[in-house]
Amino acid sequence: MTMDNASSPSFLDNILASATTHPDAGTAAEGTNPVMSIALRLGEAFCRKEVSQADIVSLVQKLRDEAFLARARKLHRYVGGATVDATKEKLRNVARGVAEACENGSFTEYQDRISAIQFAAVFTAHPTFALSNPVYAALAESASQAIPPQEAPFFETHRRAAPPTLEEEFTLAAQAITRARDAMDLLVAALLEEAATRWPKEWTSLKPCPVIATSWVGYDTDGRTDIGWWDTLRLRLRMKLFQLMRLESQIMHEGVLAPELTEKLQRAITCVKEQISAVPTGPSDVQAVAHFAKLLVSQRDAALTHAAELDALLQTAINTAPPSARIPLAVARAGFLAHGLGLAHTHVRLNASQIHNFVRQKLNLLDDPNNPAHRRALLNQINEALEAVSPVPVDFGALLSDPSSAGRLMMTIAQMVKFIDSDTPVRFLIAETETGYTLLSALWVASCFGVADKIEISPLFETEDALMNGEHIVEEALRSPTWRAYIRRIGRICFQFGYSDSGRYVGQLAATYLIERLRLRIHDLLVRWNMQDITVVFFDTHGESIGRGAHPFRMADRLDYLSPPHVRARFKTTGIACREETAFQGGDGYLLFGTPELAGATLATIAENLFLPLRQEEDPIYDQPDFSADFFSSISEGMKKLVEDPGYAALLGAFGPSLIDRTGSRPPARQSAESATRKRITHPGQLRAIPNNAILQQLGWCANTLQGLGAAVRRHPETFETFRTSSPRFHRALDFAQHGLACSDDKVLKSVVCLLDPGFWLDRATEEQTPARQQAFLSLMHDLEKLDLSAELHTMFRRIQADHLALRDAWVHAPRTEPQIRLLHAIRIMLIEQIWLLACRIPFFMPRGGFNHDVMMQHMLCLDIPTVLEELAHIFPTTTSPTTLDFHEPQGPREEGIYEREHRDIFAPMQQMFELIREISVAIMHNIGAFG
Ligand SMILES: C=C(OP(=O)(O)O)C(=O)O
Repeated sequence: MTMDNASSPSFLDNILASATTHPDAGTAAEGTNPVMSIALRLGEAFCRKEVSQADIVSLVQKLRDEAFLARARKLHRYVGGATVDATKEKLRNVARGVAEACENGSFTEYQDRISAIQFAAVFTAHPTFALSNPVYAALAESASQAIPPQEAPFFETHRRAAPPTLEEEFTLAAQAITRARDAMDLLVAALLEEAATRWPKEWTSLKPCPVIATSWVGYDTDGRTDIGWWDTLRLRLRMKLFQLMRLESQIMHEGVLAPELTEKLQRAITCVKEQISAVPTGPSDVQAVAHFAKLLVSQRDAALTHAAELDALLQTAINTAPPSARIPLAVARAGFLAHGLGLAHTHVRLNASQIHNFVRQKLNLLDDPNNPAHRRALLNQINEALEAVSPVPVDFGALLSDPSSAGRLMMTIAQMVKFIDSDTPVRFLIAETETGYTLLSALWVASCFGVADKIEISPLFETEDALMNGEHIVEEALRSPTWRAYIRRIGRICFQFGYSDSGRYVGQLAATYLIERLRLRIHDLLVRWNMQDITVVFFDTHGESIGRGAHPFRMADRLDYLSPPHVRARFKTTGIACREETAFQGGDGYLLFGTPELAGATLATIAENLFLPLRQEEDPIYDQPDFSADFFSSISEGMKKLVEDPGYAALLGAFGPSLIDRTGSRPPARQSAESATRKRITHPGQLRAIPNNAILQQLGWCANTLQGLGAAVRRHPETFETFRTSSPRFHRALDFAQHGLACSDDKVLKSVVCLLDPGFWLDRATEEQTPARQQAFLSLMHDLEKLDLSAELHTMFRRIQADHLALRDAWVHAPRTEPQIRLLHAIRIMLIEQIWLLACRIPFFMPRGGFNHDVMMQHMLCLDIPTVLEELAHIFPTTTSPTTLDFHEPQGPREEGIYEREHRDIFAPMQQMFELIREISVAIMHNIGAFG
């Protein structure tokens, strides 16, 4: 770490030096935890006024800006450098490679190779919008330079002023998707240019679409109730508008005269704009809904519902265009047809339980699908229902009257298909799928509303049960002739894997193994059912624990991690076509498309992965399946035990949630009646994965990447070492642990556990000479006794520490925490201490509502400072402005700002320290490279 402390007081210099030069000095057992020791020394200096709050602020900003620069450099390297020329060169190589691989220069073979969708970049609005938009932009700009800058642009804060709304998320997603589409156009242009030189007569018929963009922003309703059908339709219409306008501007840009085409396009654009402005703002204004319906119905043809309607006109435009405009026009057509009437394809999502509720109510199937004893009977019943189902008409009246989420979502899709885009299939993702019954039920609901052949029903395998038994779930569905007929009709079978939940319950490394195993089992199942002619779609949402974009070091490794060469080779051998999809989640994920340069570099890496010959990776790990099974199940056992450990929930639920800002419009917990009334977390399942992971990162321990690894390594120390160096697949998985270790520090975690331990404060009281401070320490001890987390936290910590010890024993050169991360944690621990000490200075007050001293201290200990300060502002007001009215008596004294001292000396510094605590969180995020 380079740290110029010229402007800092010398005391600070010493402390910083101790953090950076002796990162591992002292051991927790000796009672000299170096993190706590830095925090305490800083705290003492602060109390003696040797270090001011302003010093701490500038130190944090400095560490934050250094982390920002390091993150920019990392992003730059992640995509393999980011210059437009290099990207174009890579794409030209890819196109040449594809052409050269065609036997006897066959045009048909070239056409076949580039005309199927092989990859989708899925843009989701997962709440990882941790930075303010200008900071994200600056980060992307810095990473896009040929040589990333040495100096960070200055921002007072890197935090957002407020969490983004769905609307803002949509705007950010649309911008990222537009850059992604531009990059896809570069790939298509390279493919067409190559074809034009080799097949000058035939090339104009080509419509390459190897890579597409997909979005679920505004359509993902799993565990959230705040997105109404009107929002979904409004945003879907806007995606249509962007797509039409994109084509229009591409045609205009070439200056081509195609009056019929442009007239059709402009008419459609006018209609869609009118439709967007008529979208109701909710269900209550029925007149507005009826008016919207009228526009959709009456403008159906003029607004276009089939992208292919423009194909012939586009072909004429290409044929008659001047030579320089032909390739750009052909590129525009390819992008337009590949995406249909939307800037991106559409993924909707809801939860399995929502489908079950709908079917239970409509078909009177009362048994619990999660109970295996009822499964067979339910499967028989749903199969019978599938044979008998006939579609009912859907109108907005039906949509208005349906109380169920599944019914409303399926009807919303029916309206999209009728009035927005009739051809592009909509992916229907079902979270927490654990039985084939869920898939058959979804098919029944879709058939009921007449959209079965327009949607691609996809289970999301994310629970432990689903990861272990996924193939049984698939087979339960495949046994149904109706399901098989449906799959054959649409020609695809789709699966989603969600690391988000799988990783945090079974451990990230175990999840990657289970997911790969499931991919292979699905392959075998399709062969067994003689379905080799069906395309398999594998979509990974990628909510890994240290960033939500799979591999932490390189985009190229991310793609191999997503789809291991071994699995690809197996599919290739049997000739089963496979489409990969990968998510770019929210703010952090969009960074890979943050500038044209980054988008181009990202896409070039994807193109190379798709088209360059599959490397025949010799990977010994596959020769020892028993090792893998045992190794990864040890990890999973370790992680499962931790998840059930009450100390783990205590850790996640103490002050962790207060360390992070809300980073998206999606609520931090799945919405349900129970979650609305719950106070503190009693099980990790009560949080969603992103805040769960973000809290762990901020507490200095990436538990769901690391837990259980020690036990697994201890069982196989030699094999571990052999595969670590000889197996590319194993190495790629261990890269996660490598990164997790570089961002985790048992001493930081131990310090957190100490802070919440009454004994720690008692010890300090015992050593303290100043009566006031001694009193404060004692009262913190009493308040922490009431919080009652300490015993469980210590037990949990021992579990983590023991596993970690085993890991260090066997993996001698395992990375250690970066000193700057440790320093940031230490500063934050010191700030927490200062806030708590300030809390002890708050004068006695009469309870207000349910808010009394005890309640205040419980909030303080959980660092819920905004709530406390809001209450205190009422209890200790400063704003009583003296009145000048005449009260018809001699004037008495007017009290002005009686609580000014409390505000100046306690509340204001407390507020500033709290803001600083969250700024430190951003600095830690920059070091990790991600939120959650
Ligand atoms: C499925 C995922 O996310 P979530 O369920 O949190 O939306 C994931 O990120 O893999």
